[in-house]
Amino acid sequence: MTEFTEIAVLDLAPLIAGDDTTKLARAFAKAYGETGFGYIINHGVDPALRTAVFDASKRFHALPADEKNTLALDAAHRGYIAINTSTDVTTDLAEVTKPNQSASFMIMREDAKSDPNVYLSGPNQWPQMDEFREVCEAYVSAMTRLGQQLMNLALEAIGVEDRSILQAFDTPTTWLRLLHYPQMPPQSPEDLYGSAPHKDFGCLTLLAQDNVGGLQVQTPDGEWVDAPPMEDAFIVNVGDMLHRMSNGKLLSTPHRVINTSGRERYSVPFFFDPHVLTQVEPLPGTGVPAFEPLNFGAFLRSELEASYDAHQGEGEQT
Ligand SMILES: O=C(O)CCC(=O)C(=O)O
Ligand SMILES: [Fe+2]
Repeated sequence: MTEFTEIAVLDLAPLIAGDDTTKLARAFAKAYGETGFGYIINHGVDPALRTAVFDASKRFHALPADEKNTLALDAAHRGYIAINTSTDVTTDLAEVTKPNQSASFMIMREDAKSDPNVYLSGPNQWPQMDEFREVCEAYVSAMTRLGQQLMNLALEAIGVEDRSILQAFDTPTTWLRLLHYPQMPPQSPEDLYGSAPHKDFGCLTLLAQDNVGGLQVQTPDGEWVDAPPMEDAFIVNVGDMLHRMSNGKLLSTPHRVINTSGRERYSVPFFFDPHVLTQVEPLPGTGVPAFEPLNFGAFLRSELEASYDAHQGEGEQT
């Protein structure tokens, strides 16, 4: 299998310091125009905060199942997703018949209340655990700031001078997912994935993973390349919405998780997306549009209804 050095490492120091980012933007354009994945270092997020989020995740997943199930995923997509309740049926990348072998706790933007006109708005569900909420909220703020800086860099990378789309990320759609992949039996069937092959559907994914490994990224010729853990780095990938905004210049690349380590695995993806009322379309300056505009909220609704028990049949009511 090809070595991870094929996935670029981007040093964000100039972006975080507010220095000239011309060279960095060029490196970004190359990494995301060729593989759609990269490691970022010197990103400005405190490693202690990241460790605290993993600790919070481990404490949450160690709770009794009954307690976790009282926080089951709600219609606003916040809460606990038990193992065997989500299948990536929308993926056309593999024959996927079995649910992902993972459980997760989903935290989205904290809204004071649900607004019927704003899909997926609402407050989070919080477990009664010391410091859990504080740690997760501090992490979300740090990652939101980083997401905004990376979006600015992405626009520079693809030569978009009009930065007004960044307003769609002032009140972004954010998804902090505390993922737990249980230890898998050694004789597991090949198509029993921790996370089945898929592309991310939003703009940017900023992933922190523990030291177990198991994430793989697909190359254009169909090979699977390991994306192993790198201390303090985040793996950042582009999703389908940024692919569309960039008019195809930035790639949304298939990836999967196979946990054959014989150990349990924890990872924390943070998905950074525009507000649901955003019209997603190729940005001015990216050439003749190769994609139709779409409404991000309507798109999300169709994605979630296809994949999650908690969203089944919602479309019939609204
Ligand atoms: O756990 C990981 O390393 C990746 C998870 C992932 O791809 C996702 O949640 O979209
Ligand atoms: Fe993903």
